[in-house]
Amino acid sequence: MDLPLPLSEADAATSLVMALPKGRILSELKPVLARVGIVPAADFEDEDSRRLRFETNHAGLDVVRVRPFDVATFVAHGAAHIGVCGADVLMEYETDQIYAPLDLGIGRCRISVAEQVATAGQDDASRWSRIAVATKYPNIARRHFSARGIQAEVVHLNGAMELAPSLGISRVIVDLVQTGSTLKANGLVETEVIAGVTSRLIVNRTALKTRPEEIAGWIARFRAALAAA
Ligand SMILES: Nc1ncnc2c1ncn2[C@@H]1O[C@H](COP(=O)(O)OP(=O)(O)OP(=O)(O)O)[C@@H](O)[C@H]1O
Ligand SMILES: O=P(O)(O)OC[C@H]1O[C@H](OP(=O)(O)OP(=O)(O)O)[C@H](O)[C@@H]1O
Repeated sequence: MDLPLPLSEADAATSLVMALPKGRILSELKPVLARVGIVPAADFEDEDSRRLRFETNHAGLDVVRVRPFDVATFVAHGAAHIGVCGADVLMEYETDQIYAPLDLGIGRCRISVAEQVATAGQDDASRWSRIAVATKYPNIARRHFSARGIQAEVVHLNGAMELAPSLGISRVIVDLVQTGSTLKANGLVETEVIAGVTSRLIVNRTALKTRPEEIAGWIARFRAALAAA
C-alpha cells in the first residue's frame, strides 16, 4: 500500500511525534509498524540504547519510546501527536484530549476483578458497602464498584497486586488477565470481567485540527495495514 502523506510547508518544519509503549505491546506492534511502512532508526531495536527519540524513514515522523501509561500523558499534552496504548490506559486516564480512532487488535486481554480462591463466593458481594482493592487502576476500580453502590478503598500498587489479598492488604484486586496463569499461580480466581482490552491508535485532538492531513494520512495507513493483515 502506498497512501500519500501530504506535508504542508509549515508542517514540514517540525516532525510529527509518535509515542510508542515499551514492553509487550511494542513487540506485537513491530509487525504492524512494518506493514504501515514505518522504519525507526536502527538503535530503536537496541534495548541498551539510552536514546528515547528516534528518526524514522519518513522525514516528517519521529518516534519516542515511553512507558505505556506515559503514552497517554504525552499524547494528551500534545507533546506527541499520535501514539499507541492499551484501552486499559485510556479507561484509567480519562481525558477528552485524546481521540482513539482505531482498534489495532493487539495486546488483547481483559481487566478483571479477582480474589483468593479461599474467599471467593463466601459472602454475597451485592451486600458489600466497602471493599479494599489493590490495583494499578484506581479510577477504573472506583468507577466499577461505585456503579454497584460499593465504595472502593484503593491500595495503589504498580505491579504484583496478586500478592495483596494473601498478604492481607486487600480483599480483591483489579488487574489485567490474559491467560489467567498469573492469577492461578497466586491462588486467585477471576470473579468479574470489567472490560475487554486491546491496543488503540490514539491522536491528540488539537493536532487533529492543526495537522489534519498528516494525521489523517497516518490513520489511513494504519487502517489499510490492518485490513491487509
Ligand atoms: N497479560 C497481558 N496480555 C496482553 N496485553 C497485556 C497484558 N498485560 C498488559 N497488557 C497490555 O500491555 C500494556 C503494557 O503492559 P506492560 O506489561 O508491557 O507494561 P507495564 O509493565 O504494565 O508498564 P510499566 O513499565 O509502566 O510498569 C497494558 O497497558 C495492556 O494494554
Ligand atoms: O493472565 P496472564 O497471561 O497471566 O497475564 C496477566 C499478567 O500480565 C500483566 O503483568 P505483566 O506480565 O505485564 O507484569 P507487570 O504487571 O509486573 O509489568 C498483568 O499485570 C498480570 O500480572
